[in-house]
Amino acid sequence: MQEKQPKPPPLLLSSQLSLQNRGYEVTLNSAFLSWKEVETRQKRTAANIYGPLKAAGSHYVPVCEIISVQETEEDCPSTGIGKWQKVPQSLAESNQYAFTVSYVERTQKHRWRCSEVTLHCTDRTLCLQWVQAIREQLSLLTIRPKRLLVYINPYGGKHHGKRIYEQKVAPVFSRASISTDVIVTERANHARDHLKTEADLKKYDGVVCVGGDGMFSEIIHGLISRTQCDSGVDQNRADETLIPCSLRIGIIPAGSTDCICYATVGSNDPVTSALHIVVGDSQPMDVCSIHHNNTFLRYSVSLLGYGFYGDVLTDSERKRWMGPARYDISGVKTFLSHRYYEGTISFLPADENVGTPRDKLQCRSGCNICRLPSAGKQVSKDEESVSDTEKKGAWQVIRGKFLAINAACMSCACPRSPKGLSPAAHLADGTADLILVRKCSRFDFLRHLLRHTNKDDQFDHPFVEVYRVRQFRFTPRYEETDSDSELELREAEGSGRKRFFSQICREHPACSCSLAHSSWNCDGEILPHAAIQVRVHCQLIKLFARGIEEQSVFEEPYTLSAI
Ligand SMILES: Nc1ncnc2c1ncn2[C@@H]1O[C@H](COP(=O)(O)OP(=O)(O)OP(=O)(O)O)[C@@H](O)[C@H]1O
Ligand SMILES: CCCCCCCCCCCCC/C=C/[C@@H](O)[C@H](CO)NC(=O)CCCCC
Ligand SMILES: [Ca+2]
Repeated sequence: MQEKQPKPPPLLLSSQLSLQNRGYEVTLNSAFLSWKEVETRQKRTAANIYGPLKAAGSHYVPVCEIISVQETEEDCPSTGIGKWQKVPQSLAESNQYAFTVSYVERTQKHRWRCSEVTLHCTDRTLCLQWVQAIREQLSLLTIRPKRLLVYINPYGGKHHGKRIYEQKVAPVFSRASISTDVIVTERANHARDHLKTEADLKKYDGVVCVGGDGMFSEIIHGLISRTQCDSGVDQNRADETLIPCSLRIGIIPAGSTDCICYATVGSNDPVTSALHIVVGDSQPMDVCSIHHNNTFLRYSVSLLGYGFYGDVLTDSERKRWMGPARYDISGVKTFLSHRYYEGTISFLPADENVGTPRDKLQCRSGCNICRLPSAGKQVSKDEESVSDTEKKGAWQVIRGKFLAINAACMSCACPRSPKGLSPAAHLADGTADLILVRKCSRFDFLRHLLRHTNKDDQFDHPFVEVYRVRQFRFTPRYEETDSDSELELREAEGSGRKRFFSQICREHPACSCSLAHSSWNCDGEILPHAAIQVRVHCQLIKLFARGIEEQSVFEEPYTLSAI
């Protein structure tokens, strides 16, 4: 049986215009602007659904990916002097009126570029009619931001933040008629404090952060705290349901790792990020809250790492002057020191309907797992949508000696590790992946680390365990009291896991390593306490992003009859 094709939206405008002295049939409907060569009426065969679809002389640009349209002043070279000057009215020939449409074009490696097409008309009325019709369609896209508050960290990454913004981003915003208030930060936490107490947030449709993961962390701390404060929610209470932030956040990558940008867009390219802001993309994101004894410490969206990543960060902070290279030097140094730490992790596993960290399917644009009712409620779903099994509080307890304890709320993909710390973690499912790397030989640990940089499975080692969790607690051995151990033993007995627990104890008797101290690396900041409670808050914030697009959006042919 033949599949019924969806009816195309009604035509709004259609004319014969010219492009580079060739005749084109140009049409506009509420979904697409298209131009097709008149002379060669080739068969519509194949093209991409997004970007200018090119099917034998045909180009299709989704209206939602048009950046702007303007009337073009036609110039031509004057004879002899090699300069360009405006065409005088008297020399006007046909097709002297033109308008230029700027639109998103996809290039390599998930990058977007701003492309242009200039279409020529025989009379000015027609030209203005086209400009007006396209502008009308753009004005219906109410998800697009009009006014943004921009914070620039001039000292992030290689200290290029200001230049990146001025040269690559500001021109894109101005072309899209977005107005901005720009603040170049003067100290650490300037942006956080301004957002928390001073900024008049009602004036803006979003906040933009120019910098790295640390700068992004400042922005979310400012916004989340402000939102809770305005709603009378006490962040110090670990069991509070937090209120989601309404303003979207855009990240212009200008840091050392840029993991949050890379994992939500697929590249760390400033122009791509600026274009995702312009088209008004929206990507919800989970946030972990971290408490110590009912005192709020910090929020985390990427990596929470104790042991290896905590030690890398502690060492690298002393080498900030080196820029991004500090992580490589400290990484090698920390690897060679091969320290391990003893402690107890207890966690509340997530239901299996949200998948597992060993899934082969990754979180991509429009991800089904993040849209599941049990995984993606817009409001904090902590109470309402957690399943009965989870509610029964089936906490699990693991004690041991670890080289690294990592929690990843999302994949943490970055240029250093293109698939990330936990390749199957989801951006907005209300869970984090907890990765336990037990004490092993240097050689084995190196094999595990190197697998972060290639296609091999970094969890496929007997000394690595990975769990998808909603909450977890960690207590280092040196802070454990006898009553902690007894309580955990009783919890484990209660859930019928006595044998498993005592087996761990026999295999890992107390030894000198129990006194070793590490710190938590929380999105690139050191936490002041090692004993922490962590809880994932589903979709607490929103970014101007859409998740990583499937490669097929860039490459695979698409039948135009479906448009
Ligand atoms: N004007 C400023 N002077 C000094 N520090 C600042 C200033 N503005 C912001 N910061 C701080 O600089 C720290 C690092 O910034 P950022 O995250 O932009 O770059 P990075 O550390 O190089 O990159 P990444 O976090 O991706 O590794 C942040 O923790 C932020 O609080
Ligand atoms: C000896 C060989 C070592 C090879 C190791 C390769 C593994 C790379 C995995 C990278 C995971 C990055 C997770 C993101 C963390 C960010 O929140 C944080 C702030 O920007 N960056 C770091 O802590 C910087 C962390 C940098 C670690 C090297
Ligand atoms: Ca998640």
